[in-house]
Amino acid sequence: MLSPITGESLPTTAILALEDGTVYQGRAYGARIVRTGEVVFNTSITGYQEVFTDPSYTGQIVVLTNPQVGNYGTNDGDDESAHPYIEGLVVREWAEAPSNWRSQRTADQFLEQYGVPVISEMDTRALVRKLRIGGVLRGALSTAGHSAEELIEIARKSPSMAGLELATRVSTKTQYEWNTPVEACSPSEIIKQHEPGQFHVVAYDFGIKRNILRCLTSIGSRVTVVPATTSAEDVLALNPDGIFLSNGPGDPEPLEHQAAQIRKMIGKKPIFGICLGHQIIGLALGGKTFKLKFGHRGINHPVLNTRTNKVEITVQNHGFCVDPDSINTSDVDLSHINLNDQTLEGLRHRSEPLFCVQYHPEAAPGPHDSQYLFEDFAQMMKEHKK
Ligand SMILES: NC(=O)CC[C@H](N)C(=O)O
Repeated sequence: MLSPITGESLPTTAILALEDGTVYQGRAYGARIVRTGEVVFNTSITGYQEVFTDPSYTGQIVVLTNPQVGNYGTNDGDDESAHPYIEGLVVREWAEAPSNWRSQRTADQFLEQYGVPVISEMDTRALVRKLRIGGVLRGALSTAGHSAEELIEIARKSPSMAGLELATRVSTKTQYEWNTPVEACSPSEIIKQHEPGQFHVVAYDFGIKRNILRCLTSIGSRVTVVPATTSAEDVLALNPDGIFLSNGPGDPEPLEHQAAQIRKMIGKKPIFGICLGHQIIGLALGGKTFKLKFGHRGINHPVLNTRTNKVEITVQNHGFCVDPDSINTSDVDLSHINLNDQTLEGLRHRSEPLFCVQYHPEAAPGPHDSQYLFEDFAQMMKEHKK
């Protein structure tokens, strides 16, 4: 990343160049800088601040298909982590004058403050069509006056997402307690208000979203968050009632150490994983992961729960997937299937207290259909405590 340009004569033109040589020109907003990343699209109609601050977007330039972004500003309450993690943002229309009673600063000020460039007035439909047809591509986004030729080169030299380990980069470096009281949380009414602190959950932070911590709190857990490199022995020494594996950025495949730690803990304590956490559990069970053509990112992905035969409308943000053929189904149930492309969305061990989902039951933002999974985790911890 180069230093941002500041001052009065800020460039007004932004360029997005892709590794295949395609170049788009638009209007520059956010920070004046050049950044690279895998160009991915998210189809959510709301929740842009949660997307900006979801650490799972590390290494990615995000295209939002909702035609107007920024219209309700940003506020301190909607952050999913300490700061934005997206490398860059691509929008059709960037609302310069937000209107919302909760807004504390514009989305532009927020991204500018954290060094994130924005390109607006883009034909996002054309770009998304391209990514859907050909698959996601690396890109370079400049709001700092680079030439198209320079940017294509920068995009081509940027790291590929396949094989990239990013979880330990964004993880907390030190263990901490999440003790925001449940009153300050806003989980759905679906999660019952359990007696606070009746469970102790140790949560692996691979890039954890705050709403997961809020949901764990609202099922009555005291949560100890531990770094991504924590050993099984150190986790078990904390004597938790349950172990949680978070979402996070990058390719799951390099996380062999993490998968080995989880393998040692299967059957010892209830385990629940979300997204990257699900992929690590898949690897721990002897499975394999692969990269999807353009991933799943949005808040209306239909998923079949194969145990209840009910369909859930789910929130998703992932580019990799566990290969169902690599899972030994005599031990593990393929509990959830994506109804758009039939990919695997969940696993549940048949005899041990372990389950995980590829999607986001914490739903920040999104529909609350899947929040029952937190309730399931509470029941599992209760039964295992006896
Ligand atoms: N949200 C996540 O945890 C994403 C997991 C992983 N980085 C993927 O893209 O598939």
